[in-house]
Amino acid sequence: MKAKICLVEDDLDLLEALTATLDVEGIDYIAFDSAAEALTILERVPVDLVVSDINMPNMDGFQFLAAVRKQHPGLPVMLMTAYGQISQAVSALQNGAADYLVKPFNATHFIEAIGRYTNKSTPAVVNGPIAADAASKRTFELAARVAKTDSTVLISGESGTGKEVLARYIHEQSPRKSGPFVAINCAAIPENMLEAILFGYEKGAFTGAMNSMPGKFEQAEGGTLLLDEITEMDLGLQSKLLRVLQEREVERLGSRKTIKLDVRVVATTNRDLKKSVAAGSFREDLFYRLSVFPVHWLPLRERRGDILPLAKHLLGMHSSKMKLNGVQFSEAARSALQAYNWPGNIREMDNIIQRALIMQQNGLISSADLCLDSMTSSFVSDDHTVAELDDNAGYEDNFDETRGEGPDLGQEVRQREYQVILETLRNESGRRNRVAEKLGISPRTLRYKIAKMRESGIDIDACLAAG
Ligand SMILES: Nc1ncnc2c1ncn2[C@@H]1O[C@H](COP(=O)(O)OP(=O)(O)OP(=O)(O)O)[C@@H](O)[C@H]1O
Repeated sequence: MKAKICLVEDDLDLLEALTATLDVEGIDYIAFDSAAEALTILERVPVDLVVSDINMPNMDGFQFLAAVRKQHPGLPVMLMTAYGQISQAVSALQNGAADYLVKPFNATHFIEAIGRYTNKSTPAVVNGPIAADAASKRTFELAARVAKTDSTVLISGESGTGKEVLARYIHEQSPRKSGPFVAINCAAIPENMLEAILFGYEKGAFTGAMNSMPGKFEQAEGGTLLLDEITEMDLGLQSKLLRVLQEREVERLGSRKTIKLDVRVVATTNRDLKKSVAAGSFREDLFYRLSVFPVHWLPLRERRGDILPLAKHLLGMHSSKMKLNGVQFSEAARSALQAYNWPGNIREMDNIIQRALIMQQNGLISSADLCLDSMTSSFVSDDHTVAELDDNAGYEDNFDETRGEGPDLGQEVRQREYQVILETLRNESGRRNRVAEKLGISPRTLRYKIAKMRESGIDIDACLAAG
């Protein structure tokens, strides 16, 4: 199946350049200069990936992202942000974007980024996954061996340990590597849509089915289907899945035609599936069917030899994406990374490093920039509560004091501003009225700025606690 991209960019010159690049590469696409129009067409035209600008009039990239996530759960969205607006990139990921691209980017970079979501043979982690600890090396060796067979694999492990990375690795190492790798996150799709998305449907099969649509099983024909977070599937759908796995054929909703399948299934779970079976929330027969070959990913804290190599890898990846080349960890930052317990595993490390890149000065990430000490919201100032900070909806629309400071501010100025606010908060033990007074701004401006910092991924309470 040919990949189709939905491209949204209001800068017509850039839109033309991007479509020309896609034409040269022979990648199928639909292109729009407005998000609202794209949203309407997406109702009728299935695509594999949405690539959209953020700063657009009327419906901006974030609003578009929210609408796509609601109407097309599971469809990856990549947002394009302008150079100097790194915090937007971080917000994009926090709001559920699959990825981001910092402008300006060249054609190769663009095609590579798209390829991660559409090109069936592109690995998820550039230059291969990191495995420095002996335990991880063993896991990857095991995965490489099982990849050569056609057996179903069940990958278990805490959230963020790299289960999807391992699943892709299995696909890449398998004889199916030139076929598609299709992933579906069962937890991210509303229960009533999961069956249709997995098995496909015919036009009119249910209200809103305006066209026939192949399911994920069909899309993965000849390749690998990753059923991410399999425990989130209800018992009824579990029986249907079991039947598909046993018969190796599928019927679209609203059709009696059976479609033969040649698909290898990899499932992941962050729960103890045996416990789910014992509790009656997971079918025992499906458990045995899936766990023909179980692989368990250790949490990061139990394979500490991976911590620094992963941190270096993620720093390299994000600094080059953010166009902040040459940024390094200080010695103290390295020690802090190594000593930390990583409850959120590699996904947490990924977020922490992106945030540290916003916080760092002069190309050196200090241990304070990592904000590692406390991830709980224990810090509440004496004159304002954390809840009050969250209550910032609408500020942007009716608040003139900061107008014009947002998107055009250079990245360095923004970083410096964040740092000054944090430093003053620390010095004043979080008393926001005093901080506002010291900085010569109104308490309301301070609240707005703090809300912006939180939106861009800075955990203020953790940073202050780490102070
Ligand atoms: N060995 C690795 N090398 C490089 N990057 C990795 C590795 N393992 C994980 N990552 C990165 O860490 C992040 C989390 O990985 P992944 O999505 O595979 O975890 P997961 O266990 O499937 O998470 P969840 O349970 O939350 O879905 C991703 O950004 C991934 O690219």
